[in-house]
Amino acid sequence: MNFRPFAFELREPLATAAGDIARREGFLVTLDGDDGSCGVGEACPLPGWTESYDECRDALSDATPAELDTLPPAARHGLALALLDGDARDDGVPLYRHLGRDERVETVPANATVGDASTEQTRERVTDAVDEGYTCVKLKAANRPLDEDIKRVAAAREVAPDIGIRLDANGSWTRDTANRAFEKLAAFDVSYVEQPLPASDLGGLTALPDTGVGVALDEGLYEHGIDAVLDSEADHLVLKPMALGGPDVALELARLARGAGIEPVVTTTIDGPIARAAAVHVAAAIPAVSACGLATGSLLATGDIPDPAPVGGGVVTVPQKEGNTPAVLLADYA
Ligand SMILES: O=C(O)CCC(=O)c1ccccc1C(=O)O
Ligand SMILES: [Mg+2]
Repeated sequence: MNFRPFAFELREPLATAAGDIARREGFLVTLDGDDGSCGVGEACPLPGWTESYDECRDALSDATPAELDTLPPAARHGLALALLDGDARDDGVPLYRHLGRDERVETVPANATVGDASTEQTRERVTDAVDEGYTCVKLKAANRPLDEDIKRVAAAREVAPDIGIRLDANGSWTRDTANRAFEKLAAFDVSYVEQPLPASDLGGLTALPDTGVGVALDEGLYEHGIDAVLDSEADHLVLKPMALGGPDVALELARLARGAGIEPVVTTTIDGPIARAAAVHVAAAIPAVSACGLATGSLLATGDIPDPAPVGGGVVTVPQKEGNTPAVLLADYA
């Protein structure tokens, strides 16, 4: 196994209630099998969600495939993806077929990642998203006073009467603020709020008013594990393959969630093109998956790297070549 570093700047930092994300750096993991098989993976740690960059590098330094399950999440993602990519190439099928989907899937639906912005900018960004064909947008919330967030949502609904609107509070509302938010958001037909309460406060979800606004869990999964999430009030579960330790882990959790009546939503941690492509394969392996947070490629300044899973008309094109992504990408990776 070999690995080498890469880094991409975000075109514009993604502001969240838990801090800004301005740069993504990680490691490209390559395997060269003795029998000529090969595979490529990406480890893109995001402290707060995964191990640190240094921990990831140290873990990859002495990792072998036999120790896969002892690795921290981003490192495990890198090696697991390289192994899966190699296997799928050996089988001559795209990764999502190798992951078990038994029919061709051309596209998966995506939400536009609108982020946190002023009311005016939110209005413009949501207008653009609708023009680009998105039928679902995700706004970051809880980075401002609730009244401002409500105005932003009202502006989004005004310019986009028919689309799905999701919010992500990244665990930053108190129970009281979340209560008031759920009362007010109902008027704008918000589909769900992602992580309205701190990750630790799973119990608080039962106390939220039933106003028709749904609840998605994201950070809570890492704090409490899948069994507690399956027993919780959540109706959606956000799955980030990088933070969960690999595409295989994310798909397994998606199947468990579906089985328990909780809709899986696959997103990235603003990963590089190879890991984002893998997340698209995970989403494609889930029948009739709902809109996923996979339109994150354009947030990164990736220069001349061709996009392996382009977005258009509100959907992501699923790569159909053998394995995860075409080999041509690798040479370009920073
Ligand atoms: O889901 C999306 O649209 C984009 C992904 C996203 O919001 C995100 C990106 C990096 C780290 C955390 C998160 C999050 O969902 O909280
Ligand atoms: Mg989230």
